[in-house]
Amino acid sequence: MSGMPILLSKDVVTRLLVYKDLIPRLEVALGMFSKRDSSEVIQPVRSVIPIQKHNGFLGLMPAYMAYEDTLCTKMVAFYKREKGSSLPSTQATVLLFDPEYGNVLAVMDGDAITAKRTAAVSAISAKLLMPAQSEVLSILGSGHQAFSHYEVFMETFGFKEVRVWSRRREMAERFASTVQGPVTVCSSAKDAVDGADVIVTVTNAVEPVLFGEWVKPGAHVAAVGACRPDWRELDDSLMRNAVVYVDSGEGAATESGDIILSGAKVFGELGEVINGSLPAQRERITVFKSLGMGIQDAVSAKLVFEKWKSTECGTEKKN
Ligand SMILES: NC(=O)C1=CN([C@@H]2O[C@H](COP(=O)(O)OP(=O)(O)OC[C@H]3O[C@@H](n4cnc5c(N)ncnc54)[C@H](O)[C@@H]3O)[C@@H](O)[C@H]2O)C=CC1
Ligand SMILES: O=C([O-])C1=[NH+]CCC1
Repeated sequence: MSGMPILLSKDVVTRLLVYKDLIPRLEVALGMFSKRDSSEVIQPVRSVIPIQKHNGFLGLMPAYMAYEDTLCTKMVAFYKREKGSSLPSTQATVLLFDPEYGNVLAVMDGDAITAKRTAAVSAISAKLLMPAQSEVLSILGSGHQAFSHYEVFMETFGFKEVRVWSRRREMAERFASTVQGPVTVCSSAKDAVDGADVIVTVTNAVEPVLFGEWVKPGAHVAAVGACRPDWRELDDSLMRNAVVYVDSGEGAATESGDIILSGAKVFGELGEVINGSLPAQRERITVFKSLGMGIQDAVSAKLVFEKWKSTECGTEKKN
């Protein structure tokens, strides 16, 4: 149906998008994507143009999921920021369409969607790939993704100890004093990951910050940053010795510096593990290389819109 799109702010999106609803929908979407049935899911690798003058990139991330009739695109600008810069490193907007008419139903803040859906996918990877008795979580980086990852990992799992390291110690301290629950601030990435069961890398690094020799046997790494073919977060030794899972094989082959530059072999997609067509090799060191997918934004936007229609939209009409 045509009409003016509704505008949903960051506060509204944050409130309406909850992990317990989001995680199962993402699992279905990742599984469907990995079946490569184009009558069910269409999601090309994002197209990215450089914003050279400002050290950034603009990514366009469309997706159509016929199985739940969701048509969506996210536009995300992301930047390589200098140390000490106060400018945001990622800014996103999501458009949700009416697939039958082609009009835009909703324009949504994409920052909250990006933060929550990325963290939720990492939680899915951890659920499938981390050691059975995981007690220690280590987070490298202390920005937006660090917060959302902390939130969903603490909500989903029972870690006994959480450690954080950040390039600027004061930012790690701010992180530790902001989140609900005890977090140990570490002076080096090496100390932070020593003996950790699960390691989340959420930095803007373009050179490795995590090295294979520091990672304990069987640990699981959710590698979220380094989304350009010449950017790295993990070193060659870690990439080559781990069993490497990805969100999208095509995305990884096009965009992941950790995979392309290390020459590491990709074992398969998370969706294949969800579908049961690929084993979860929990006994080995596993890396889940996340780059982000349009289907993850689409699932999130649809959830937000459904929630808004069933709650806030009704409230507005009554008032
Ligand atoms: N895989 C995915 O789906 C997504 C990935 N990302 C990526 O995740 C990363 C983190 O994103 P945000 O938390 O939003 O960014 P942010 O700017 O809020 O936080 C970045 C963190 O990285 C640290 N950092 C920056 N340069 C560093 C370096 N050279 N070495 C070590 N640490 C460094 C900063 O101090 C900060 O703690 C970015 O690379 C971003 O592009 C973002 C959204 C989705
Ligand atoms: O999926 C996403 O939105 C992004 N991945 C890397 C930067 C932003």
